Amino acid sequence: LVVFSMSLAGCTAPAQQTDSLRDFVSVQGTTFVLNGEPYRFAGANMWYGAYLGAPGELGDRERLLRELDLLQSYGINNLRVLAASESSELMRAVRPAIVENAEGDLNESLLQGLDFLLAEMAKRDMKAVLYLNNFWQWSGGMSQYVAWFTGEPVFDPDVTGRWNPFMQNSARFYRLPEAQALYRQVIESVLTRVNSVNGVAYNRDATIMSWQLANEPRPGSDAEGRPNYPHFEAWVHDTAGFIKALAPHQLVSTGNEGAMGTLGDAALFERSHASDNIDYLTFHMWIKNWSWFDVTRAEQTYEAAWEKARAYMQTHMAIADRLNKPIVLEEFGVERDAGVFARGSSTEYRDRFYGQVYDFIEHNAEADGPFAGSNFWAWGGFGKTERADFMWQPGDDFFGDPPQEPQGLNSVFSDDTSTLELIKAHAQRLQ
Ligand SMILES: O=C1NC[C@H](CO)[C@@H](O)[C@@H]1O
Repeated sequence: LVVFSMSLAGCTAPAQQTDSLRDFVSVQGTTFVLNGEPYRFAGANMWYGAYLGAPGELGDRERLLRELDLLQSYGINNLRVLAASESSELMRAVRPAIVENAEGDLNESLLQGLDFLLAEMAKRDMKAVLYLNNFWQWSGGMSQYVAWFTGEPVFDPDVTGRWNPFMQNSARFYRLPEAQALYRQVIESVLTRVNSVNGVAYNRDATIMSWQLANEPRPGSDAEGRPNYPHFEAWVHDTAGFIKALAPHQLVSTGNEGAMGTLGDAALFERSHASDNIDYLTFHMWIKNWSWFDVTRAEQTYEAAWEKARAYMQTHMAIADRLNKPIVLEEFGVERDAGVFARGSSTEYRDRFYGQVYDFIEHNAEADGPFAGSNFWAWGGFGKTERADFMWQPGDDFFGDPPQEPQGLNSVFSDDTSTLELIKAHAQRLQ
């Protein structure tokens, strides 16, 4: 298939793309297919990939190239990356942002960063999962859209400490027509962008496996979110349909956490992911965030935490089988021992957890189950900080931990060899 599409920017050289359709990841029942073969992957989260790829002072292309080579050497060949952030007064939102204002002006440097990242991933036969919004505050996200189109000040959970009202406020996004119009404008701009490095149109680039509606979109807070659910379900179906029309060769997923991301109700997760516009299921698993595991009481809490994790994975395997769709655990992680952030500190419980998750995935794969891959949260590579509070400030290195969390909380660094060897062995067994 030779696909040509003229660039809309004044008919410059046509965006050329010679990928055959086989180069795109597709879905057959509960299996991903790539180049005619089943595709299962050991991946990573690298939210900051476009930021690192940006030209000039903002990015660090030398670091990015070293990190992509290191990831490839460990068999990590699928990266989940932030593809839209919004300029915001939110205290812990990353700066600068891709969407600069309510008019939808886009930061060309950051988009050139995404261009560079995708072009370099293509050279390494890596696949990208790109999310186009965020339910949380660390990239502006849905709550910034709400502020833009209600005229209300941002509702900042890092100032108020009140998460339920923040989640309910973010969920207003689904029902604000002007917010949805800008969101779709951004989606169309990104999906039809022609990569400034290799001339490939994003929606014809086989490097991009999947477009994701958002990072961890939820209907609202567990306590008060149920009335929002119908709007959430309609938003999933309609937005995914909009994306599929723009990118018929690529997959669409939600970025949802699973039952814990649908008010704790697995039936709502199943219903909202039954849409034909959703090609595969995603789920996330946070044994610390969900208070299953306490790193300061690791020995006392780990076994029970693992049992809950195993049950959570089994629940979602059953849903994937019923919906006949592949499923990816696209976020899981745990802190370093004793909750220490510093590079070089021990990761005994992290390695134990990763090893047990990978073992579960491999057993499911051996039984031809729907568990098609995973992305650990998160790759921190060569990131370093001197900050006493470990909190990110503009101009600092990027870590796998976004700006709202201590830099080092969940990051797997370039010298976390025990963890990286675990991932490499898993990747090899998957192949
Ligand atoms: O998407 C996410 N899920 C959990 C991460 C770690 O707490 C968090 O940093 C991110 O917002």
